[in-house]
Amino acid sequence: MAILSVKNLQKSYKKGFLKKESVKVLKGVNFEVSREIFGFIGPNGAGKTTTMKAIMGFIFPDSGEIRIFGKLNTDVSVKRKVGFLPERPYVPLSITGKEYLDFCADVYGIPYYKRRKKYLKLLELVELVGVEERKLSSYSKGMVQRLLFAATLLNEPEFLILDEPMSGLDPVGRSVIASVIRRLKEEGKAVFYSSHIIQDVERLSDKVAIIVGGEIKLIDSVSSLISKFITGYTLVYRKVGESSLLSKEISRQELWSFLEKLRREGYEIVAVEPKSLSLEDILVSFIKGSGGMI
Ligand SMILES: Nc1ncnc2c1ncn2[C@@H]1O[C@H](COP(=O)(O)OP(=O)(O)OP(=O)(O)O)[C@@H](O)[C@H]1O
Repeated sequence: MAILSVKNLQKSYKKGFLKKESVKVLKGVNFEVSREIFGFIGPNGAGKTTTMKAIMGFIFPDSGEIRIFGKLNTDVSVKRKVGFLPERPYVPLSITGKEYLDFCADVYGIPYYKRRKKYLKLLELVELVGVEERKLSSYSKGMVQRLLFAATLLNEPEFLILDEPMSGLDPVGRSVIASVIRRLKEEGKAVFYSSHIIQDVERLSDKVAIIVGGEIKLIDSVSSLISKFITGYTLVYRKVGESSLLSKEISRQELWSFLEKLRREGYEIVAVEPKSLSLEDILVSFIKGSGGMI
C-alpha cells in the first residue's frame, strides 16, 4: 500500500485586485510515495509548496483525493504519523533551542520525563549538542534549519514531508540533513521532500517527480531516469595481443556499428562507459519544454 497517494489534485487561486481572475496552479497532479526517499523537483512557482500544503490539509484543493496510510488526509489519526517541515517556518529568535523543542513537545503532548533523552538523541542526530541553551538569534541559518528539522522528528513520524529542507545550508549542513534522511529510510520511514539542489536530489532520492507549471512531467527512479537519458558512451579498446589502450567517445546511435567495426578490424573492447544527462540537465530540458527530446 502506498504511504501517500495523490490523485487528480487541482487547485486554482484568485488573482488580481478584484480577485476576478483565476489561475490554475495544480492541473491534475497524480503520484504515489511508498517507503522510499521521494524527491519533488521543479522550477520556482511550479506548484511544489501548494501540493505539500494540500497534502498537509493547510489549503483545500478544488478537486482530487489525497490519502496517507490509506486514509483521507483530513483524518486526524493520520496527522499523528506525519512530520512536516515548512519552507519558511516562523521561529521567534528570542527563545533558546531548548525552549523551541519544549514548545513543539507541548504541541505533541510529549511527557516531561521523556524529553531529555529525546532531545539529546535528536540534537546528536543534527549535530547541535551543546547549543540548546543558546538563543536562536545566535544560531546560523543552517543551525536554525537543523533544529527545526530535529523538531519535526520529535513525535517519531512514520512519514516526513519536507519543503526545501536543505535550502540555505552549506555543504556540511546539507550532508547532515541528507544523512538523517537516509537514516529515516533505513528505519522504514518514508520521506517526501522538495529541493532546488538537484545534485543532492540525485544522490539522495530513490524516486523523483518533476513538476512544471502545475503538471507532473515525469516520475521515475533516479537510476532508471539517468539510464533513459544516456547520450553516448566512452569506449576503451585495444588491438588483440597489444597492451596500449585507445579510447573514443561515441553517440548512442553509433554504438553498435562502431563495436562491429572494431570486431572486424581485430580490436577487443576493454570498457564501455555510458555518459548520461545529469538530473539537472533532464530537469532543464523539461522546463524548456523539450522533455521528450531523447
Ligand atoms: N496564496 C496564494 N495566492 C495566489 N497565488 C498563489 C498563492 N500561493 C501560491 N500561489 C501561486 O501558485 C503558484 C505555485 O506556487 P508554489 O509556492 O506552490 O510553487 P513552488 O513550486 O513551491 O515554488 P518555489 O520553488 O519558488 O517555492 C505560483 O505561481 C504562486 O505564485
